[in-house]
Amino acid sequence: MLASRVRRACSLRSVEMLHLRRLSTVNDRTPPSAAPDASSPAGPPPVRVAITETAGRGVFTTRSIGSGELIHSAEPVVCHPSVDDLPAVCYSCLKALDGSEDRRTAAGVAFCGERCMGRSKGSFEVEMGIDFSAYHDYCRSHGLKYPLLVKRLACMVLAGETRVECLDVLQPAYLPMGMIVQIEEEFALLKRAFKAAGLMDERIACIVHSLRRIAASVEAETAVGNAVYMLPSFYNHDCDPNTHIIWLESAVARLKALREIQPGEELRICYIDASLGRDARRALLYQGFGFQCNCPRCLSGD
Ligand SMILES: C[S@@+](CC[C@H](N)C(=O)[O-])C[C@H]1O[C@@H](n2cnc3c(N)ncnc32)[C@H](O)[C@@H]1O
Repeated sequence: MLASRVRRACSLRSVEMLHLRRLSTVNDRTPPSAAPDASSPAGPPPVRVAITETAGRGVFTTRSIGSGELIHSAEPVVCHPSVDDLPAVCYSCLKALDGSEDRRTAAGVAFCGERCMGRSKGSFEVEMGIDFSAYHDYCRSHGLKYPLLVKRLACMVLAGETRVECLDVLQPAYLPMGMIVQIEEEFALLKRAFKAAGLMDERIACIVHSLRRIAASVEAETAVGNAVYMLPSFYNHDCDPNTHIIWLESAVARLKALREIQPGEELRICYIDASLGRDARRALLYQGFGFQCNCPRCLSGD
């Protein structure tokens, strides 16, 4: 019972961790780590993070943006395929593997090519040295995905690919007690897997503790995988958003303008289904994310 409660809460808590859907209408085959594609804006994104009047930090434009414009894209800090999608998805970039690419397989998972295999080599080797089968089973049976991200990030830290503090800036101000209890249960399982591999030391305890912050959110629906991003995590919600976030074939997120946006305007995305009625939207945002939406649409009673 607790698991499902937490899972629901997690599923809507934040955009820090985003659930990646494949958009079948778009066909972008550019690998995420390749040079920017023609549609990627060059240079730094035309945005800044600043304090809003009502919703903590937010993302603001630094220039006018045209309707439909790609504002910026974002590589995930960490991503992981859904357990059920292994090995139909690249283990590194989450690109769906349809057989036409330069696929590489190893230890029951697949990579879309040499490049992806090479860039996750270190963390993959750490991961393959540990038996995570009980952990995967637990995640599968409970429909959980964020623990997989925690596992991946822990392996990246152990491999020296990233630092344990890399997500500190995303620390949520508040985690409900039910969620904390659930997180402890799952982390006990994760710690056991590391311990069985002879890796349970102070460092692992510290990593696992520190990675609680990403347990604050995940969408637990059928998807190719999940990811945590840095800049997109600062986008606030609006029930009538001016920006949306899309994924094409990999874990690279693209933030696009839904209309003309003036310089200095706050960019907001919609965390939920904006077509829902006001009461349903507000209930979802409160139960899932823990905030009372104060966007203009809600305040107008629409
Ligand atoms: C993904 S974070 C966005 C960045 C966040 N404002 C910060 O300072 O880190 C989501 C959190 O921002 C706040 N927030 C976002 N949209 C909001 C809204 N429409 N009304 C009130 N609070 C909002 C809530 O506290 C929510 O949990």
